[in-house]
Parts: sequence; C-alpha cells; structure tokens
Amino acid sequence: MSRHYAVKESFLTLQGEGIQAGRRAVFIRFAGCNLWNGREDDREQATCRFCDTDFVGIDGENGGRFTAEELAEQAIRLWKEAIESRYQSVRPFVVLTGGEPLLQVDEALLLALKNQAFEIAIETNGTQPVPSAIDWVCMSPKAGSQIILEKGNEIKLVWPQKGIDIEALEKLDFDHYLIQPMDDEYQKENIQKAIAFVMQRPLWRLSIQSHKLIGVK
Ligand SMILES: C[S@@+](CC[C@H](N)C(=O)[O-])C[C@H]1O[C@@H](n2cnc3c(N)ncnc32)[C@H](O)[C@@H]1O
Ligand SMILES: Nc1nc2[nH]cc(C(=O)O)c2c(=O)[nH]1
Ligand code: SF4
Ligand SMILES: [Mg+2]
Repeated sequence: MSRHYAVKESFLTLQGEGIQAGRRAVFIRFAGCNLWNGREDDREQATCRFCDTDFVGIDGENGGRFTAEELAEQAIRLWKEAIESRYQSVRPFVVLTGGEPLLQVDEALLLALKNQAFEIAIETNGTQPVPSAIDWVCMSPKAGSQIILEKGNEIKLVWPQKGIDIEALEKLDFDHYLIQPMDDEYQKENIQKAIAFVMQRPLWRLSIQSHKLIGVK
C-alpha cells in the first residue's frame, strides 16, 4: 500500500508571516509535532509551550489521509480557486506547515507537488533534516530544542523566548532574520519587546502575524 500523509487541514489564504507576507498561498497543515503533543493538559511540560495552532488529528477543513498524488491534486485545485484566466500561468505556491511538517514530508510528496508546478515553502522548527527540493525554508527556533538546520531562507524567531542564543542564530547561513511577537496574553508587551529588539539589532526585521489582523486563516 502506498504511503499516506496525515493532514489536519488545507486552505487557500495569504502568507501572513515573514518576508513573504502578503503572498497568495495554499497551506497544507500536517498533523503532529515533536515539540508538543498538542494536548492542552501537556502544554506546560512540552518543549514548545506557546503554540497558537491546533495540529491534532485530521478533522480540519480539507483534512484527512492522502497519498502524495491526492494531496498535490487537492492543493492545485485550491490554488486555482478564483484565479482570473490571464493569471493561470503564474506559478502556484504552497506552504507546508503543521505541526512539524518535516515529520512527514518526503521526496515522494515533493515530487508530486513539483509535478503540479508548485513552488514549495516550509515552516519548520529546525529539528529535522530538510530535503533539498524545498524552495523556501523558514526556520522558527524553539528554546530547549536541538536545532540541526544550519542554512535556509529565513529565521523567524518568536519573541520573547528565554534561552535563545541570538549570536549563534546570526552565525547560521540564512538570508533573512525576523522577530515575531509571541501571541499570548502578554501580546502587547511582546510587541514592544520585539520592536526594541529590532531597534538594537538592525540585522533583524519585525514580522507581524498579519493574517490575524486582516481576518484570514
Ligand atoms: C504553528 S508553527 C508550525 C511549523 C513549525 N512547527 C514551527 O514551529 O516552525 C508555524 C509558525 O507559527 C509560529 N508560532 C507558533 N505559535 C506562535 C505564537 N503563539 N505567537 C507567534 N508565533 C507563533 C511558529 O514559531 C512558526 O513560525
Ligand atoms: N495566513 C497564515 N499565514 C501563516 N504563516 C505561517 C502560518 C503557520 O501556521 O505556519 C500561517 C497561518 O496559519 N496562516
Ligand atoms: S514546534 Fe511549531 S507546531 Fe510544534 S508546538 Fe511549536 S510552534 Fe507548534
Ligand atoms: Mg499559524
């Protein structure tokens, strides 16, 4: 039997975060993460405690278990929604996220997405190896986890986090450095801390979670 991927949800939206914010994108959210099991009862014991996402199960919009081809076909169908005919030739863009997508994403899925002409971006916590077929790598490091990723396109650090070695991140081979205020009960203060961070360290840019402001998914 061919391999299946456990997908929480899949949807067409605008990339809300990072250097590519504002870009039309299909999101595929894979179920499961290695830094939290997703249960509220276990959040405080997890390595990553501030997650804003429900990645448990396969019960979300367009969720389910899919073969590589099925998932790529669903993604291209979502991409084609509402596009005016003269833009049919614009390259489709997919963001693989989760949960931790690299617990499931493999060469077979990347090939199926490439066969649908997708440019492929990923949101990863940096603890898993990244296949070279991925076009855009966004790593968001989590304090207390073992980061193995050394290069990519953007680092998006959620702030504040205790126990992050900022200088060590700056020595990695990434093109863009972003700081993203943590969305929790202290969000207002977190935004001020993120602004102060950028003011002291001009290598870094502010990333706001714009999808939450404009009311898209
Ligand atoms: C839900 S994660 C999934 C991808 C991957 N597991 C990761 O952590 O990068 C997607 C992005 O949301 C960020 N994020 C999660 N919870 C957040 C929060 N409460 N406030 C701001 N950003 C958050 C993550 O750091 C990551 O950049
Ligand atoms: N619009 C939108 N942009 C995003 N960028 C990263 C997201 C994620 O959860 O990985 C995300 C998300 O959930 N929605
Ligand atoms: S690593 Fe990513 S998906 Fe996992 S708990 Fe943290 S923010 Fe959520
Ligand atoms: Mg999100």
